[in-house]
Amino acid sequence: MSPVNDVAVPENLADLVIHASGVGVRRGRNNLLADINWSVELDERWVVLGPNGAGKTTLLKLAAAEMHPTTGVVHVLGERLGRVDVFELRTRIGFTSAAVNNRIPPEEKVRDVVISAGYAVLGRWRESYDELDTDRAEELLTTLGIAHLADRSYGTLSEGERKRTLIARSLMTDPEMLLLDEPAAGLDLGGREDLVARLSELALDPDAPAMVLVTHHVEEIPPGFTHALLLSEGREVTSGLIDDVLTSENLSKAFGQDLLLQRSGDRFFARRR
Ligand SMILES: Nc1ncnc2c1ncn2[C@@H]1O[C@H](COP(=O)(O)OP(=O)(O)OP(=O)(O)O)[C@@H](O)[C@H]1O
Repeated sequence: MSPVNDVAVPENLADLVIHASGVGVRRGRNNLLADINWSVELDERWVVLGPNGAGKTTLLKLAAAEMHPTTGVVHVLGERLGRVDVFELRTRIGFTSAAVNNRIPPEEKVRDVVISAGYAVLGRWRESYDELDTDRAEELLTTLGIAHLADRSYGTLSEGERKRTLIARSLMTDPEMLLLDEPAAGLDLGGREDLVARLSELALDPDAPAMVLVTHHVEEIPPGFTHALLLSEGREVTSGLIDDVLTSENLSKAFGQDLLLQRSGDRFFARRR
């Protein structure tokens, strides 16, 4: 580490997609996050896990350059938040969340939901797109298993189909980092399993961008994810390699209950003891 303007900046900053040092977010009297030190490297796939209100979405908003820390320093894709044009930075980040879902016009065609990401708009605004863009959108729709829905309007899709459309959209710009906020929320068992399988394929693809996935449920962790950060009440419980972090003891600490974590193959399951 070398200090720059009293801030410790790691020497390998160029290899880090996220670097948070001493980060806190405060709203009124509430500490949404406190003392967060966290780094994500280019080839890592992180799951951020914790109970309701732990600060997961707040952390993801920092990573998405949609919020600034109150204290500490956040670097995203090598740029320091507060000293960078966030609109430009956001074009390098794929981000899916319930908020993005709510902004999509229901009459929008699925193909256009995906393709319009390249133009940073919601709602198709051009009569024609480049052939390259059209091809890329078709490829992503196929990867996510929704090519047959390309001409359907977004409002007619099931929850699972919408989630997959949003992931395809967030990959359209070939982002350097993919942020997924509770992608499996609201899905039935089949929908969840299908999404977990698609995300696992992405996670195992060496050409895919760095990924950070927020969830409450260990069952939703796709095989291929490499690291985990456990949060509770705005603070880190523990973080590191997924096999070291995901233990009954750590999970019990994060969720404030006596939990038993079990593995079956490359999946995780948890229940109260
Ligand atoms: N603008 C705000 N003012 C005050 N408190 C806030 C504000 N935004 C969020 N909070 C609180 O901060 C805490 C962390 O919120 P956050 O959405 O990051 O948690 P989370 O871990 O994503 O929760 P969930 O799993 O329920 O989605 C919550 O207690 C929330 O009520």
